[in-house]
Amino acid sequence: MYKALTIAGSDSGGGAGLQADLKTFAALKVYGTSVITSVTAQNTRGVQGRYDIPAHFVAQQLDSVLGDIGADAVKTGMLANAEIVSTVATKLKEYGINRLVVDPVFVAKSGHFLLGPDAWEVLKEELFPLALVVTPNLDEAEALTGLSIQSEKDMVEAAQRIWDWGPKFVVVKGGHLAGEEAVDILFDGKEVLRFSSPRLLISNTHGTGCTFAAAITALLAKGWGVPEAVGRAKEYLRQAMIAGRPVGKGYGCLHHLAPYYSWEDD
Ligand SMILES: Nc1ncnc2c1ncn2[C@@H]1O[C@H](COP(=O)(O)OP(=O)(O)OP(=O)(O)O)[C@@H](O)[C@H]1O
Ligand SMILES: Cc1ncc(CO)c(N)n1
Repeated sequence: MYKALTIAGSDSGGGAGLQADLKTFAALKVYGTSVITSVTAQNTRGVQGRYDIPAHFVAQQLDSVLGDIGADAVKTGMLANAEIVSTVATKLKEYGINRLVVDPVFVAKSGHFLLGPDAWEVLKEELFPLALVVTPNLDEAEALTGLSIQSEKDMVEAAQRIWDWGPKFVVVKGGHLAGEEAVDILFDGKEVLRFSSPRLLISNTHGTGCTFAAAITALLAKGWGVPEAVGRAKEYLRQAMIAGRPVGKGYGCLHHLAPYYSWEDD
């Protein structure tokens, strides 16, 4: 059985964070484990509060999971603060994790900070060099590089700059760019690959970023290469968005089940 670990925050609303990750792992038939960095009081409309887990207890959870169950791939999401980022980097190095997907979650869709700017440098310096894939959205890519990203050309430039901090692959997600297609750029230090799908005009989009990175992680755990995992994760997300539901009064949720059994066998 393939195993994937998510190191992330809890979304009480069930749409993003570690709940999205575990649902995605299950739908792709990968055994999921979770290390919680922060508990958010959150729903489809926003983040009402948060309670960060002390870094030493994040470390203890990591020892429990990695010292016993292990993981074929690991994903990080909301890491809450600089101390947790640093602790996670130390532990992942200690356990020799090499299929690591870092989703640099800075801000929730509602605008609430999930990782303060004081921690961004630590993320770049300590976690990015360990990553196989880093998956910033446009805002995160802008915050990391200081570039203003208005086009696919700018996305490529941002990907190249982020690659210099040490990850083997960078995916810059273009979900927030205008246009008829949703385009993501993958850069491996040499080649640029472009992944495109028709832009869906729907509002059931809570947790798209988490789900995309979780699907990449699950597919890497199963042995797919990075470009294949990114392409298939995008298709997973497209189907989950189409099947999404208007849960709550804000951004609705994705639907993780039914369609995938036909194309993802054990
Ligand atoms: N309207 C859309 N139609 C189709 N695909 C989309 C749409 N919006 C985003 N995507 C795709 O979803 C994935 C996540 O991209 P996005 O830029 O939304 O990430 P994110 O901003 O991290 O997510 P979140 O908004 O949940 O934080 C990417 O593959 C992107 O291309
Ligand atoms: C806990 C958590 N992680 C990540 C996101 C990003 O969407 C969110 N809204 N909440």
